Amino acid sequence: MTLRIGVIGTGAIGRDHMRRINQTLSGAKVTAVSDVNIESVRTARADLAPEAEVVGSGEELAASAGVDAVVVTSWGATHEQYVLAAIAAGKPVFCEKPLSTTAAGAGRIVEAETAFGRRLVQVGFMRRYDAGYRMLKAVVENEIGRPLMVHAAHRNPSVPEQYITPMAIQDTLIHEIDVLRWLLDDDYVSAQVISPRRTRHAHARVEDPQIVLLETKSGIRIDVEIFVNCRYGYDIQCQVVGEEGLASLPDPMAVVMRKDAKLQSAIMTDWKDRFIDSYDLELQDFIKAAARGTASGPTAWDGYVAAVSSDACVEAQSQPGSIVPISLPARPALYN
Ligand SMILES: NC(=O)c1ccc[n+]([C@@H]2O[C@H](COP(=O)([O-])OP(=O)(O)OC[C@H]3O[C@@H](n4cnc5c(N)ncnc54)[C@H](O)[C@@H]3O)[C@@H](O)[C@H]2O)c1
Ligand SMILES: O[C@H]1[C@H](O)[C@@H](O)[C@H](O)[C@@H](O)[C@H]1O
Repeated sequence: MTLRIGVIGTGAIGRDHMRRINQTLSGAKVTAVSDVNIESVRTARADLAPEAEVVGSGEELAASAGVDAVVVTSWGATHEQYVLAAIAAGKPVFCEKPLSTTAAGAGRIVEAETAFGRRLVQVGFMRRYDAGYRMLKAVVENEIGRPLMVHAAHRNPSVPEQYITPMAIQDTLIHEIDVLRWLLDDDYVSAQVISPRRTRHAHARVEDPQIVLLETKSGIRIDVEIFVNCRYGYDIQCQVVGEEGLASLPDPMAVVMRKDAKLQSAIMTDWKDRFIDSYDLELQDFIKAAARGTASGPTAWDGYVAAVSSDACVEAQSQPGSIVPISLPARPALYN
C-alpha cells in the first residue's frame, strides 16, 4: 500500500519533507498540498509533487478522501488547528515542532488524542533520531555515572526579520527542551533566562544571544546558549558532565584539511544538512506507523511537556533573572 500524504505548509521544511517523501523514502507519496500562500503551493507542487491536488485549506486537506495521513509544516502558531483537524478525521499526523506555541494549545491536542483513544500524533523532534545524540544517550546511561550538569549551545548563522525574541524559545530552544529531557530521562522544574552583551548583528526585535538555565527534577543544572546570529555556521553543541566522566555530542563528520599552514575542517551552515539523516528516519518511522493507522516517535505528550517548559522560558524572558517554576499534570495512560 502506498500511503497518501497531504502536506500543509509548503515553505522551507514543507518542501524538504515533500522531496524526501517523493524521492528518498519508501511507502508514501504526496497527493495533496495546501498553503495560505498560493504562489508557494503552486511552485512546490510543480517542483516536487506534480500529481498532487492543491487544496484550499488545511482543514479541507485533513478531511479529504484522497489523504490517508497529514504532515503539518506551516508556521508554529497554526499547527494546533491542523493537528486537531487530522485527529477529528481519525488520520495520523506528523507535526513539525513546536506542536503548539502554547501549553494550552498542546493540551487541547493531548485531550483530543486521548479522547480518540489511539496515538495519531508524531511531533517532529528529529534529534531523537540523530546517530550522535543516540550514541551520547548510551554513554550518559552507561558510562559517566549520574549526570550533574549539561552545557549546550544552539547557534544559527542568522535569522530573518520576522524572527522575534520569543521564537528563540518556541522555535529554537524547543529542540534542546525536548532532546535534553529525552537524553536525561528527566523533566524540568524551573527556568531562568539571562542576556549577555548583545551582538551588533541582531536585528531590533530579537534579543541575541540569550542563556537559558533549566533545573530538572533530579537536580541536574542545564545551561543552553541560544545565539541565532553567530555568523560562523550552524553549530549544535551538548556536553554532559557526570559523576565519573564527561561526554560530548560528536560534531558531524568532516574532512580535516592541512593547507597554507592551517588545520581546517568545514562547519555546516544549514539546519537541513546538519540533521538530514534524522529527518529521513523520523519521517520513514511516521510512514511505517501511519500505514497501520497510528503514530510512533515523539508523542503529543512530549509536545505538550515541551510547550509547558517553553511557556515558562518565555515568561522568564520577560522577567530577566527571575526563576519561573515548571509543573506538569499527571501523564495520561495513552502515553505510558
Ligand atoms: N525540525 C526542524 O529542524 C525544523 C526546521 C525548520 C522548520 N521547522 C518548523 O517547521 C515549521 C515551518 O518552518 P519553515 O522554516 O518551513 O517556515 P517557512 O516560513 O519557510 O514556511 C512556512 C509555510 O507555511 C505557510 N503557512 C503559514 N500559515 C499557514 C496557514 N495558516 N495554513 C497553511 N499554510 C500556512 C507559509 O505561507 C509558508 O509557506 C515551523 O514550525 C518551524 O519551527 C522545523
Ligand atoms: O525552525 C528552525 C529549525 O528548527 C532549526 O533547527 C533551528 O536551528 C532554528 O533555530 C529554527 O528557527
